[in-house]
Amino acid sequence: MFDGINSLSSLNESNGSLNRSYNDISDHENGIYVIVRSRPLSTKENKASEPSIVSFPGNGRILVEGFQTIGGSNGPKSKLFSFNVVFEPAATQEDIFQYSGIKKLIEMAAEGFNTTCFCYGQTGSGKTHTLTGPPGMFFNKRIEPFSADHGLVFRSFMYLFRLVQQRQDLHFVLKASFLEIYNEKVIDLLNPGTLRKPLDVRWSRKARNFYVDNLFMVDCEELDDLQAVLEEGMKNRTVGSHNMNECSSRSHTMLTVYITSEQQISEDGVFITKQGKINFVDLAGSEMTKKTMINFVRVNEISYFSCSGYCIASLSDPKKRKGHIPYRDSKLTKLLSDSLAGTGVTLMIACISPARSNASETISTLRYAARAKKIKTKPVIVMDPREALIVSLRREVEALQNENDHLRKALDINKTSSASISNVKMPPNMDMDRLIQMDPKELVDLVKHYANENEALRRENAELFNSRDLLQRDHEIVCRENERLLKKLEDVNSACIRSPIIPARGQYIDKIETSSINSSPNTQIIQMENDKLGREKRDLPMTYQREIDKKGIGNRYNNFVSSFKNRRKTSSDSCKAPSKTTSTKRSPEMVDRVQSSSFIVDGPYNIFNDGLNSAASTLASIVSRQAFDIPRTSRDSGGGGGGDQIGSAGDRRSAGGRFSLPDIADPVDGISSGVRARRDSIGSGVNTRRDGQAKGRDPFGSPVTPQTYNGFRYGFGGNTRAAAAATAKTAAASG
Ligand SMILES: Nc1ncnc2c1ncn2[C@@H]1O[C@H](COP(=O)(O)OP(=O)(O)OP(=O)(O)O)[C@@H](O)[C@H]1O
Repeated sequence: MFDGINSLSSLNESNGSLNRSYNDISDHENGIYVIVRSRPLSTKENKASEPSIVSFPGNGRILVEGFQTIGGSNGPKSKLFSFNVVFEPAATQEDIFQYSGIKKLIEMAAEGFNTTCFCYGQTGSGKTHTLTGPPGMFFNKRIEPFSADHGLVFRSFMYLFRLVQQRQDLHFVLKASFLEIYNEKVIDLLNPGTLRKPLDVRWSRKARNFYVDNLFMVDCEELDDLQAVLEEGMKNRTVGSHNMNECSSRSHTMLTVYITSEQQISEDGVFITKQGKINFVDLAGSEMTKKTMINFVRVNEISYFSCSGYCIASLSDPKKRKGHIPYRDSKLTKLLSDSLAGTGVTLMIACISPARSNASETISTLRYAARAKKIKTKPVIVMDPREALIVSLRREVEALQNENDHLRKALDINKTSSASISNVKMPPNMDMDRLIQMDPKELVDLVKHYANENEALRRENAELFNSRDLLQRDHEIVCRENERLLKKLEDVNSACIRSPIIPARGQYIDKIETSSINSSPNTQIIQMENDKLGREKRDLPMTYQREIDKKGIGNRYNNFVSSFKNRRKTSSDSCKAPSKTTSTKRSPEMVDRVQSSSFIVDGPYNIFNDGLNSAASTLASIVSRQAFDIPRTSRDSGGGGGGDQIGSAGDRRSAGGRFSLPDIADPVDGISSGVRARRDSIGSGVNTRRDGQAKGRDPFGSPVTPQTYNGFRYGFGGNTRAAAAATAKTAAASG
């Protein structure tokens, strides 16, 4: 029995070299994440004593050895490929689930990303085996719930449900659909009807995406709903038989789980809804026609797939990428367009056969996979545009409030420093007669003393003027920003009032209405900001002015100040604060700052791209921080995104020869640390779920009661709503 943790540590020791090219699947800018799985030699190939031509040097590399053909002519030359992870023939289904990156993909789907896992490879290379399990699994009357044969799809369902359960702060709604594309016709596998009437693929202007019209979607409140969808679809899909695969899928199939999560972001009833999904795509074989002796119709099927191949070729070539990408040439590529080049996250599993007779197909699959690895995507969280706007405005308001806080604190500090003026020793009132009588040396000392005092006061006064001007200017910028944001919030609020979905935020409207009765726009905004912060209203410049007037500094040292100001204007140092008279107007520099800040803030609204929004608000806060000299905080560290369980350090090679991971860290997280327990429990098997009498352990190693698993119902092929609905629909269609 495989122990995940121990095996991984032995993997680490068994190969000393490192491959730094390994990237986390969540590392967005790295595009498609490509792994390779080699199946073992089949019984037929073993009987024919076919040699294996693939070897696994480790570090995520795979070598296809060159050979001479039987006639003595040169066959393909040796080729070395490198991928994110390579799974060797001995890798189990659980290994694929644990180390392929699929777990991260599911987590991202739950966060609101469009994600896709697709299997590519020649016929009989193990695509269906990897995704759903060995052939016939779903035709059996009894399916072992914890069978070691279960493929990625079922294991992902379990993981997803566990995830959904853990996130108590979010409300999840899950739906699923299952379709196949056969001869360029889209068939609903949950509602195929007797005539298998094809459905249309249309463009949604709102979602800016392709979708299948009238596709049957099943609400999946429980795990067995998803299981029923899988079973139903697998039973209805088109299969054929040829000399390379007894049970060959003749179509592309696409099982999609739509994950809608709703989160309350404020106490005044504002909810944010994110819509993620995960597509499991089992592509039809990429085999050569002569080899499989398939008939003319099947040649057509292949030409359709080559369309998506052409798409991948175009996308992976930076020059071609700028031009037209032929998504529209194929229904499959239309439906996968967001995953291949848009806003989604994609995991590609390239399946290969190690047999010599399949060498050229294996090389072509690996070449294709290597090209796919070059495709870059920019995933974004899918959100309602209005909600995205609210979130970004809230972020900005928060940032401005922080800045206001900072400025107020800065003002307090300056107030203290202005208070220190009163401590300055003023020269005593001198008696002129005494001055005449004074010793010249004494007089020199006295003049020196006065000169020093004057110098100190001049410096202090200049500093005071300087900070007052700076604060006035900063305050004005913040007020204007607040004004602009409040206006936007007001717009959003009025949009929300009209929306039947989002409740309007009455508080803001009330505040705006009451304060607008008796105040000018500027003081109204300052008042609102102060109210929000629970602080008293203050006229900052006046405080300083009064302080200065009280001390009479302005009068006594006017000359010094003006000469200081003149020097300041001409000097090239950083003291660029506008003079008192210009501070009510915007200096060119200030206009620049405000304009650049509003450009950054305004930009992303049209895109409603959360990633860009956060980048924009980070930039905006950096711009204003530069203006205000606000210290950098952890909010700005940006990027991040939790690491994949696969991790990023150290090279690992399977001691048992099951897989090689280029640069893999310890996958020991809360979930994967249960690998052994899970493996044992999967292997140990549970009698049956159907009769509700079974006892056993769940795939995470915990004991389960017959009808519950981690709180949700867990049955197989039972009388679920999904199956019932699908069956009813099918009956209706055929009836
Ligand atoms: N990793 C594996 N371990 C054991 N058997 C495997 C493995 N991969 C594939 N097989 C077996 O090889 C046969 C062909 O696999 P599968 O049907 O998954 O191929 P496929 O790529 O989906 O083919 P097609 O494109 O024709 O549908 C099946 O009997 C399957 O059980």
